[in-house]
Amino acid sequence: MSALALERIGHSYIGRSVLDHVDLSIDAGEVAALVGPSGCGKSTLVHIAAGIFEPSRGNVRRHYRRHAMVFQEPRLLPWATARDNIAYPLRLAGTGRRERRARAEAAAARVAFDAGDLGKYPSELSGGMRQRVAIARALVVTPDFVYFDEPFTALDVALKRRMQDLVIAAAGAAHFAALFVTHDLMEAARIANRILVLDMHGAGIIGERRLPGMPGARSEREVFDTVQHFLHQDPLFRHIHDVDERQTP
Ligand SMILES: Nc1ncnc2c1ncn2[C@@H]1O[C@H](COP(=O)(O)OP(=O)(O)OP(=O)(O)O)[C@@H](O)[C@H]1O
Repeated sequence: MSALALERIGHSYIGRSVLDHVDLSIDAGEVAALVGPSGCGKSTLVHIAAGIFEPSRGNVRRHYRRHAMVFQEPRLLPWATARDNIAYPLRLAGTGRRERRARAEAAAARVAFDAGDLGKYPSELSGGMRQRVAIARALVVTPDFVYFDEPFTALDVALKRRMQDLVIAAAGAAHFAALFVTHDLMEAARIANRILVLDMHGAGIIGERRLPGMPGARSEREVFDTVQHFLHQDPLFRHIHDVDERQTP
């Protein structure tokens, strides 16, 4: 059974069409990476899937229980500590103070956020720590579906790698499904079960590739070879060139 199904989605911004006839389906527990060149509508599609925007055309069917989102910018409340930021969705849901605290601390531990830093404010945290807080805030509600919209694009290569490992581990442990937008094929090949390619003008998913093995069990060499194959021998990826060459093993 699919956790999410998008049917013939179309969208226009002030009369300009950016998405047309997009169909996709993601299974429960599956991590799907959505790739495509800059401006092709990936972010718009994720916002539609998550119910933040209403699509101009088509249907969104959500069969999951609860979702969370992680964006490129952590979007933390500047006046709240890391602990209170992580616990914020629980506060909105009316969860009691003691339980909020315990669950926020457990979520922080899951993303390897140091308990000693939970009392700090966002301005006192590094970019990587802020993004850990954002992921912990997503995980604290125990979602069975997570939307990631280029969450690690602004991070340096080593940190990006650690954050990807963290998402792989969290998805493996909590069995959530995910739609993960990225323009980095190495990232997609590392974290996903399946890669979906959006047309460069948003006119539908032009193809998909299932990745061998499980995320987390693939060696760096396998990931690299898979991406090289996609880039040099697979016509599906011919319009995607934005790969970080520094990640060559
Ligand atoms: N609020 C908006 N109003 C008008 N046009 C918009 C708006 N948001 C996005 N667009 C346009 O819609 C198109 C798709 O944007 P979107 O951000 O969905 O693409 P993307 O594939 O996520 O791009 P990127 O990889 O650069 O983040 C772009 O041409 C963008 O300029």
